[in-house]
Amino acid sequence: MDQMQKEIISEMKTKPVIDTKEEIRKTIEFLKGYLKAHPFLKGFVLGMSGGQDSTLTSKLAKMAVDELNQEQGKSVYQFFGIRLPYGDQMDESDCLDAIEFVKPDKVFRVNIKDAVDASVTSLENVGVEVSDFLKGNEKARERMKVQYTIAAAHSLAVLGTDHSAEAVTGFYTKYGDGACDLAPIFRLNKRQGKQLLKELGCPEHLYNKKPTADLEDDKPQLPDEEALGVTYDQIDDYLEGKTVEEQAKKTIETLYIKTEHKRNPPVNIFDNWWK
Ligand SMILES: NC(=O)c1ccc[n+]([C@@H]2O[C@H](COP(=O)([O-])OP(=O)(O)OC[C@H]3O[C@@H](n4cnc5c(N)ncnc54)[C@H](O)[C@@H]3O)[C@@H](O)[C@H]2O)c1
Ligand SMILES: Nc1ncnc2c1ncn2[C@@H]1O[C@H](COP(=O)(O)O)[C@@H](O)[C@H]1O
Ligand SMILES: O=P(O)(O)OP(=O)(O)O
Ligand SMILES: [Mg+2]
Repeated sequence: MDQMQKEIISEMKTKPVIDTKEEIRKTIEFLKGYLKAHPFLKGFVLGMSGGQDSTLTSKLAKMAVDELNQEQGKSVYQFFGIRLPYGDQMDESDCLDAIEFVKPDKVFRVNIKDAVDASVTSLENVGVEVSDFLKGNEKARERMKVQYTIAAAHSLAVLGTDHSAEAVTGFYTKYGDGACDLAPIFRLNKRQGKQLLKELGCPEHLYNKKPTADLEDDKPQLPDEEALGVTYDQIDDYLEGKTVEEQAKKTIETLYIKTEHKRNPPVNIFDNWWK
């Protein structure tokens, strides 16, 4: 392994092998500890897409609030799962299965279509051309806005689903799905996330599903791996310190460098990382 791969792995905090039960426990304790340290907060909110990452993060959040309520002998804490389709959701049944598996304390369904379309129209009215790709990022940002408003209305913290296979490639919309208060599954790669879901008894079709950001109207359900030009197996191997094909290594490292700005707070004059 060369120095660059070592440094990236160290930043992404990925372990080559995990103890699945220990990682589940660690995440739950982290979420409980955060709520206990911040009495203003009464739980968590997260957009549930029916995909692997939000199903895992939601399940762990629900387990955390349930444990806290049980320990304190009262129902103080809640997990809210938010459905955020743009119009109709093609994988509607997966989303319903994820909700059935997690059993959030509350489920809201907010259709983001009107808000996104209105925003695109406002921009186009002043001559800004909004490509289908840019509209995709508008969807991700609208979803985040909805979650923050619900969080503020109910004293909840917004969870994020960023994990290390996504973080390393910067495969998220800056201040869209990349924005959150806590990122409980950061450190895990994609296959380790699957391992946790399996251990938690998740229906297999949810964790074996093809990952998709599903942001583009013109390319519905576009697999992440097609958009990225590298497979999750290759990214996971890279993060576990294994040797991957030269082309895959180059793609991962190019994406890593290009998206460094997303993994840092807004740049100010005291920052040097970009030089
Ligand atoms: N939009 C979609 O339809 C869609 C679909 C599938 C996947 N994705 C993924 O979502 C992600 C979002 O796309 P994106 O990364 O183009 O948009 P983004 O909005 O997340 O990031 C781009 C923005 O970051 C800022 N920026 C860029 N380089 C910078 C730098 N060096 N320093 C500081 N700021 C900088 C600029 O404001 C720029 O507009 C991508 O990984 C993409 O592949 C998007
Ligand atoms: N359709 C959706 N409903 C609710 N929440 C969603 C939806 N699509 C995406 N999300 C949220 O965004 C993150 C990131 O999704 P990626 O597939 O990784 O791009 C997802 O975990 C949900 O929290
Ligand atoms: O973030 P999610 O839940 O949509 O998972 P995936 O990235 O696998 O689509
Ligand atoms: Mg998804």
